[in-house]
Amino acid sequence: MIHLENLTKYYPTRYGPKYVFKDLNLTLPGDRDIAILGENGAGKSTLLRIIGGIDFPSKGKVRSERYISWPLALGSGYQRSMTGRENVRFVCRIHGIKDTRAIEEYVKEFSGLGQNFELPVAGYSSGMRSKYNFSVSMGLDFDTYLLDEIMSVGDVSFRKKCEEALDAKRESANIILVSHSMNVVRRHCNAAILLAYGRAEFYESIDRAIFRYENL
Ligand SMILES: Nc1ncnc2c1ncn2[C@@H]1O[C@H](COP(=O)(O)OP(=O)(O)OP(=O)(O)O)[C@@H](O)[C@H]1O
Repeated sequence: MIHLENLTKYYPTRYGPKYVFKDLNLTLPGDRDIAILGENGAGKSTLLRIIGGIDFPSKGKVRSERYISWPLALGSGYQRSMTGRENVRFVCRIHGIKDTRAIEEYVKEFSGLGQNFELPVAGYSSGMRSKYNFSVSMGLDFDTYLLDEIMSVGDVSFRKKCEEALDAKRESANIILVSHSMNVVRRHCNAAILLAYGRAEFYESIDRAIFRYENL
């Protein structure tokens, strides 16, 4: 289960606080693949980042016993001056993994970065960085993977490799997915959160959620 408790996010602006969402209280079952639906600016990516622990709520908290990834195409607090390899060790240490060798080699091979893996990530192009980010998250075994329009990572062949790796992970893990494509959502998810007007509703049925979303 993932519990969202009084989850509130706002940004201070010159006109006062701009609320993205306010006092969300939801329990997300751990055995479902969940889409986050909502119009542009509804707060989908913000909610995903907060669930993944790379952004903070203004109030409230996320409570879970599950091992949750960060949103896959994004980084997980990499140190730009450190190499790809050093950052893998760093991320592993944060996640309590002591023997990092196999994960380092997996990330190097999967990302296809070659010698760049031994160079600082500050020098990576945006495409290289997203490949690297995705590869690091595939190197770790999470219970829940967070995906923000993930299928846009890299070129066609890399994307195919990502999909295969993710399919393999999903045999023992679940996903929470943000996507504007209802085809993608239908294919990958069997439940949904609909974000609208600063509130959130959980739907056991993906078809009902899509119907509600399309009729907002
Ligand atoms: N630094 C910031 N200052 C003020 N408002 C912000 C800031 N960052 C994000 N926002 C606002 O937070 C809201 C939610 O943004 P978010 O990216 O989570 O939406 P989204 O549902 O993922 O949108 P999209 O579908 O367009 O990607 C938006 O209204 C956005 O303008």
